[in-house]
Amino acid sequence: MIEFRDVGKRFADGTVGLEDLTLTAREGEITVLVGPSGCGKTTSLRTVNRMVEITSGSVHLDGRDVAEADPAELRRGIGYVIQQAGLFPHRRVIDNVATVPVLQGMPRAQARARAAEVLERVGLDAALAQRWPAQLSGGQQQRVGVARALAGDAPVLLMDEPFSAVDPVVRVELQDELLRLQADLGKTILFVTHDIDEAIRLGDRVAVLRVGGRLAQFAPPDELLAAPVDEFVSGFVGRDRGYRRLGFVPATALRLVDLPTSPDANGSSSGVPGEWTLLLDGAQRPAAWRGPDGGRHDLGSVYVTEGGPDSAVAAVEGAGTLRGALDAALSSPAGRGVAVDGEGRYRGGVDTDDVLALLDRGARSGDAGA
Ligand SMILES: Nc1ncnc2c1ncn2[C@@H]1O[C@H](COP(=O)(O)OP(=O)(O)OP(=O)(O)O)[C@@H](O)[C@H]1O
Repeated sequence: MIEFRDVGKRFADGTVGLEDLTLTAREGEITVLVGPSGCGKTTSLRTVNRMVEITSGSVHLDGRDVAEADPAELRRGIGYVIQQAGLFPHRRVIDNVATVPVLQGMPRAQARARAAEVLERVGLDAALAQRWPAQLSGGQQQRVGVARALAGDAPVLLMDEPFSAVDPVVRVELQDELLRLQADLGKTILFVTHDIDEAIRLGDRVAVLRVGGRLAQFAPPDELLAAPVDEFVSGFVGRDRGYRRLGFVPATALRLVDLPTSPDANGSSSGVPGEWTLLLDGAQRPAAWRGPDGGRHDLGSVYVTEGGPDSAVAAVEGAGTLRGALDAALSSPAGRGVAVDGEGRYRGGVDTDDVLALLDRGARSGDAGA
């Protein structure tokens, strides 16, 4: 657990980096600090490992005031990942990752074995271990950065814009990877980003900071989207927040309808004349639509019913949520969406009106205020 108690930081030139910051990053959770450039995100992160010394208040790690710890010892107990990975260019990947265990006193051979294990864990091929950092792609370097932070087995990780230097597709992969690792490892993570989508995707709780290092709101993502406390937060969270929030609303109450289906045998199926017919392959997986005109049409996005905001399958965008259901209904050429199970097998159809009725009901009861 990391606690900021009335933390203030005034730099030597008088700049206020942080003002009365009070918040708790709970054990085993990802707490995200998000806000515009210069709002003090990096400063707050660095007060935890004392790369920045605060000027008022206190920071506590598992109940202990970090001001009382020896900085070098403190840092060995905290994993730290920064933008562009910050790898040592003159050390091979494996030795970059083995750095912290070696500093912790582990014999080199054992530290390398540990490094190999962690590299595998973050999804890096063993063949890459002997390369120099410059011989890796940006995404691979970031993975090495995460591996290095994990290698010391610290219960606390500080991550400062760790994924911001990679393209959006790789970025989403790295985010998924982090969520998978976290589901296994349950670290206490303080994560800095300026990207609200990343904050919402990763954070168990999200702290929105405004310039001057003041906390604007600290809440779980769904609450932030549903009830921003002021114009600054709502502006930052964005105009499409109602839609984004649907990604957190389980679609358990959604009824699936029966769709006309037909086997997609060698492309010879004619479908049901005059109706949109869903063509299924031999494993009952939707292949395409046959239109009333007899033409073949793409499925659109399918709705995966299994999993949801609280499950491991949440990595499938929109799985089990109203957002996934609405996307499927709206993107289908047939006017009704296709729902599949976790294996991709046909489960039923999604009627747009049913999704909208649920949204409407939620909005009136205050649960799904889209
Ligand atoms: N050593 C320093 N001396 C003076 N001012 C500083 C120093 N370090 C940071 N600041 C100022 O403190 C404020 C907070 O900086 P910080 O780097 O924490 O912001 P940030 O939210 O991480 O920004 P960004 O998203 O641009 O990285 C800024 O106004 C910055 O200019």
